[in-house]
Amino acid sequence: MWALRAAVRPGLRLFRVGRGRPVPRTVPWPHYPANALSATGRWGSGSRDGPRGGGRGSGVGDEEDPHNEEEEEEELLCRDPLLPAGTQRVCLVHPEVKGEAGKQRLTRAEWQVAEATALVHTLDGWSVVQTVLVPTRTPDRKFFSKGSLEDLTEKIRGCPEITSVFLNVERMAVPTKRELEAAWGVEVFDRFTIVLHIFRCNARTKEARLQVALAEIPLLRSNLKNDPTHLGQQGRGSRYIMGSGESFSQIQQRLLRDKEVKIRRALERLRGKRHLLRRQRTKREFPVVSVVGYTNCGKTTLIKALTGDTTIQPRDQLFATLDVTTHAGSLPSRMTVLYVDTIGFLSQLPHGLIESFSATLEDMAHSQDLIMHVRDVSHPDSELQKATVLSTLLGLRLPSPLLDSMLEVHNKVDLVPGYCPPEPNAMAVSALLGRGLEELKAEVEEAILRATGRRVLTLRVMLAGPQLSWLYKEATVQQVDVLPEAGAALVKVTISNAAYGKFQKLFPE
Ligand SMILES: Nc1nc2c(ncn2[C@@H]2O[C@H](COP(=O)(O)OP(=O)(O)OP(=O)(O)O)[C@@H](O)[C@H]2O)c(=O)[nH]1
Ligand SMILES: [Mg+2]
Repeated sequence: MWALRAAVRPGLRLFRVGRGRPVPRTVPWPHYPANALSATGRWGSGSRDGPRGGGRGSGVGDEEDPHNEEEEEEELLCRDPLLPAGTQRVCLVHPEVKGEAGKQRLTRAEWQVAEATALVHTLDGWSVVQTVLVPTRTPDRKFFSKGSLEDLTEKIRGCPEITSVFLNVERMAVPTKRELEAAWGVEVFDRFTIVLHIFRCNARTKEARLQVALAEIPLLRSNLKNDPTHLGQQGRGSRYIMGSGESFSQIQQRLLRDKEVKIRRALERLRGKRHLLRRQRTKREFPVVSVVGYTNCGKTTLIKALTGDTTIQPRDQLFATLDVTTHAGSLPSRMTVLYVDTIGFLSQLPHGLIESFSATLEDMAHSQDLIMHVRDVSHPDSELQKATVLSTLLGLRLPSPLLDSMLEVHNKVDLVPGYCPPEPNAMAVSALLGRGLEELKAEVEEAILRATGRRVLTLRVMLAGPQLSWLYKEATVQQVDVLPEAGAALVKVTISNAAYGKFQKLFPE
């Protein structure tokens, strides 16, 4: 119920302002310093990849040197901050789509405000000191009417406590941002910037960090188009740099392309290593279950409960997990299963961000045997969350048997007394309190057996022969009951159809 807590946080003021004709919205906006490419001093003209692409240049097809690779990856991850450091007291401005307010206890807009508030509180030292809902008809194109803007400006200017504004829209055009910042006298951020910053903070592995860097490229690109510095330079006539035949903007664009190529290449390298691990894993034939769901629904907590892995530390935070990790657990038949913890989904998450992570999701998806969709059923917008997750999964072009066999898990039932899943096949659990886990494990086992063509059999084998050691090697032995007087044993195994066929051929008796 984090969202509700956030929505009714003490000290939070909720306003609705203005009515009238909204102002048109322009092109997408990135919040980057205009000179982001050269400001780092790492890959501007002074770096190995100077304006003419000397040194490794675009680097495609270069011979690989592990030290250079490491160095290059670190360089790619060296960027300017997205948001100001230190404490921020934020005014949250939410354009509220008209007609959405229903008879529910809290409206859709209020839950969206709660989610946005939770995003802000994820940031160290950031708090929401004021919330303003602004009615709008078409949130995708226009934000405010003239009257709303005037009201807002008065409110924000009249509250010196406010140090920045979070406009809860997916993306904001650069000119709009500039206009609003000039009017309000503080920095203005959109959802993309905030989410991207959280991603940056929470990505731990190099792969996840590079994926975030890749997601930032379109922002840098559109920022260049709107960069007054280079427009100004062109205006002053310094169009070409040092007789290179390229304008400042062309050089910046080329450096950006080089950077993108390098990030993609670095990601390919890391993926190559992952594929190798996967092949090793496949050899041992551990079934894989990918655990997916909306952010904060309890994926990590559930995996911890299913595996007993004490190193896992779930956090009450959006996007706590950004790195795909794998954890081994045991099913009722003692079959070992690998649970894959994945990044959570969020509605209105900008496409670039999803795309940069989708390779990992897709990759994991194609190597798995079962998808477990975890839902937070205590969340009032649980249905919208489910729709967001399903539409993202559909976009990943997964094999249809995988989608058809998806297991739906309804989590946090401890927060909904008397909960009974409306979907007949859904499993109700409380990952936190450990409720419903044995039933869930049994269901996972059945689904895995179906999906992987395995079966659980009890075979009678002679102790003197090689059957038992063969079974230990080729199948999962769950239980051995020795029959001393017969010199035999009853062996309960989980075995693939192919292995069972071999067993019958090798030991026809
Ligand atoms: N009451 C209750 N809280 C739960 C339950 N499962 C998880 N939580 C809490 O929900 C919060 C988020 O849990 P996580 O396991 O980190 O959620 P997640 O889906 O992995 O989140 P992201 O990695 O950020 O996408 C934590 O504070 C958990 O303690 C549950 O069954 N009941
Ligand atoms: Mg998690």
